[in-house]
Amino acid sequence: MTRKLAVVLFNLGGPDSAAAVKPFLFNLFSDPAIIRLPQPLRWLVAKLIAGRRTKTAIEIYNRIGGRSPILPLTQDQACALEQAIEGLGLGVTVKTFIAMRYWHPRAAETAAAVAAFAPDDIVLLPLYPQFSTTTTQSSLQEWHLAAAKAGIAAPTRVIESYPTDQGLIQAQALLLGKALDEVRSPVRVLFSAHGLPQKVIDAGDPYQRQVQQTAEAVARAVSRPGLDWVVSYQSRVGPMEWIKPYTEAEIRRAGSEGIALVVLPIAFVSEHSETLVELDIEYRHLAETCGVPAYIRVPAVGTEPAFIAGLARLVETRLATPAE
Ligand SMILES: C=CC1=C(C)c2cc3[nH]c(cc4nc(cc5[nH]c(cc1n2)c(C)c5CCC(=O)O)C(CCC(=O)O)=C4C)c(C)c3C=C
Ligand SMILES: [Fe+2]
Ligand SMILES: [Fe+2]
Repeated sequence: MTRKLAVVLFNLGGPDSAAAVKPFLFNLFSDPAIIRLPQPLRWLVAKLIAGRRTKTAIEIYNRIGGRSPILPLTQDQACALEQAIEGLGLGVTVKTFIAMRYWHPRAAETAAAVAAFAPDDIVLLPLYPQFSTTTTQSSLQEWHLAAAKAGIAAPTRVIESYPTDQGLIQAQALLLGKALDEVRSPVRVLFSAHGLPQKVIDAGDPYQRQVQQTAEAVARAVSRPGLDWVVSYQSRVGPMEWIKPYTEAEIRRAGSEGIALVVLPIAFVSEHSETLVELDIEYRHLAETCGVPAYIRVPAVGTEPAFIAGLARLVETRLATPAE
């Protein structure tokens, strides 16, 4: 009998209806990795912030058909990865699974499905190339609890981060190159990543450093001498100070300098509200109003063959090393 391999992909998840927005937000803001307060204070604060944010968030999702596309797009990635791993001829039966952190399928549902598959080996693969305590660590912690509850005892290997993975970099550089070919005027590349509160970075989170590493690798791989590029941070929520520069500020700066922008989502591997609404509608509108001569958005890597092949190689390499 061939060995059975389960590869579990992790992402944030997103609401699949208007009714799902509030509970999705509640799940997000009651995560101790996001709101670092003891219970029952965290529960109370989560109720309050989720309640306040629901109207805005419903409006955001209404602009893209009332729901997040993150699950169907992650399912496409899971299918493509399964085929890519099969193509490596590892002599295993592979099945990919998805566990979302804040909306379905949640870790508990996925752990039950993985237990039913009865794998001999498990590889955990967060769809966050850059490690953050707020994303990767939060998802992995939830998984380990859910897996224990589901009675999963198979050897489990974790791919914690892959900010300079060759496949990721190749895919992002390919898409960036295509976008750069479309612009004539002086241009700057904005590598836009989801932001984090500054205090999360000050507490030692490696996310910002790893985002910088990805940006440097893509800028090198696209091989345009003298390329003007900068990393900026989007999606700030709440009144706290977040890591800078903010993407809005960089758009205003480009407007005042008369420089076109090519915007590449450097920390998202699929499309969702942060790319389709924030980058494509809100920031595009800002760019138009502040005189940016051209605004081109590079798609997220999605199922780009180089990206998926890179993920398959990461799984293969990790399988060849001992489980924790
Ligand atoms: C690199 C990825 C992400 C990090 C880091 C991250 C941190 C983070 N996010 C919030 C609050 C919200 N995020 C929301 C949506 C959202 N966030 C990410 C990724 C990261 N978040 C994704 C992929 C999405 C999109 C979900 C989808 O549409 O499918 C939202 C909801 C939308 C909105 O109301 O704007 C909130 C809220 C915090 C507070 C945080 C770090 C502390
Ligand atoms: Fe977020
Ligand atoms: Fe946002």
